[in-house]
Amino acid sequence: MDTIFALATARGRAGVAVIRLSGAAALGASARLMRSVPVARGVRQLHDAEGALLDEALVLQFPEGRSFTGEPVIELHLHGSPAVVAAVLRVLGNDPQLRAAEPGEFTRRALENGRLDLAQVEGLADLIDAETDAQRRQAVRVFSGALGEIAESWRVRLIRAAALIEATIDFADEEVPVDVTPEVRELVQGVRREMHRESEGVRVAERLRDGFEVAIIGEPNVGKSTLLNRLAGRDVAITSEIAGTTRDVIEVRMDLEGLPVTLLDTAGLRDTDDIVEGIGVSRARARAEEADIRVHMLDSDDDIPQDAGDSDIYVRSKADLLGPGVAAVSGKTGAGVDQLVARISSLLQERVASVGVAMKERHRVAMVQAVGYLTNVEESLDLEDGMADLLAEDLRSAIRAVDSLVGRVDVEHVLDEIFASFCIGK
Ligand SMILES: Nc1nc2c(c(=O)[nH]1)N(C=O)[C@@H](CNc1ccc(C(=O)N[C@@H](CCC(=O)O)C(=O)O)cc1)CN2
Ligand SMILES: Nc1nc2c(ncn2[C@@H]2O[C@H](COP(=O)(O)OP(=O)(O)OP(=O)(O)O)[C@@H](O)[C@H]2O)c(=O)[nH]1
Ligand SMILES: [Mg+2]
Repeated sequence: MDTIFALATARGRAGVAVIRLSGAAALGASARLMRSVPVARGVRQLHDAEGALLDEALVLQFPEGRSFTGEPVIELHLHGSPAVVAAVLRVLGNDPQLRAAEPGEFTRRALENGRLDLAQVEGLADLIDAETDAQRRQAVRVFSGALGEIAESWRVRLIRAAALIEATIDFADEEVPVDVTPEVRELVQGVRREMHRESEGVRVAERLRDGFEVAIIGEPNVGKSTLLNRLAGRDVAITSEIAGTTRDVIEVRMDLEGLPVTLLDTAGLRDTDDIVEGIGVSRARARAEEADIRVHMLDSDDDIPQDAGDSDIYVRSKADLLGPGVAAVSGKTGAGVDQLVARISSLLQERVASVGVAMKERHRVAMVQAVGYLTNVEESLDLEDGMADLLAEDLRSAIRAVDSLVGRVDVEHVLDEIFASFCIGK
């Protein structure tokens, strides 16, 4: 196994920059830099091969089996200037015993050495990418191994069910002492329900990671773009008193009370002979349909629907022109905007509450597969005799699907995809 190195911290000027080395040759390489044997922790002068001073660094040593990767690790905590980092990386690059790490390679080694399971690796990737607080909370829960714990409990129960079934096969010619069907059914049903619930949460979890879409729609000139600008806190969209100003869908990404949200401003909805505006209107309709939430802006003379459901919010526009006491928003003055934001965020929070610890399409697919096998098992249990072999086979398939969640079974084919999204140095 090669010894690898990479800058672990972000590029650019900083107080401190950390370069990590992992592998058998890490200690030797650091000894050459320091011109002394590494200790557990010490401040040392680092030199290049010609003996020129590079920096005075804090050097940490993590022995094999007691490091992030599980391999011997050296961390060089440097003064965080681009020039210091470049000089040290150059010297390390000239060391024939080392090579630069690929994206995610430290984490891949942590996985290979059993320091993390596959779901934790996915959680770690999301944790590093987290921009909002809700994203951080979700990712850190997965990283801490929550999916692994649930998968383990599913596994234990399904193995118990399989053992009960196998016992009836072994005793096929004899009198089976007790009827195992009720216990098997209870185990399988319990696991299937929990899994189903988890898989339902995945779609929302994906939104939590990639952002919810909130579309602002309504007739021309009601003030959609003015509201967007107010919510974004800057002048993103052109506004004017001319109906039909907005034509393209304008997207603004923002952090809405901790939730990642992409706001969409759209063309005013109306029948039009203008070809370009017409294209804008059909785009507006299509995107609004796909959106998680639609904010319908209404004129003072439109009726507000009573039963709005949980994906549609109706608001009257231009509150400042309506006089007091009318529930409305004004992008111009900001009136009612806080209430609108609170309403959007509470609708989204309701959905977020359904998120469990599974969060990837990969998890959903594995759980749906397992649920399929378990449904077969439950159906077969209702039938008479002779099905034990098939039952056991379906249970084993369900267990394999559960194991794939945390990478207990061969998952080589998903690794490249997962690690492709990592940054170098992680
Ligand atoms: N400087 C530094 N900070 C970091 C990391 C790192 O690699 N280096 N991490 C990287 O993601 C995270 C922390 N994760 C880590 C997980 C395990 C070990 C580790 O060496 N564990 C050993 C020894 C622990 C100890 O000495 O107390 C072990 O568990 O046996 C280090 C970091 C965030 N902060
Ligand atoms: N008094 C008042 N005028 C507003 C308010 N919001 C927008 N306006 C005005 O209404 C006109 C239309 O505003 P826009 O934000 O461009 O309306 P829009 O819904 O995006 O219009 P289209 O892009 O054509 O569909 C502009 O002249 C705005 O200044 C408001 O809250 N109060
Ligand atoms: Mg507009």
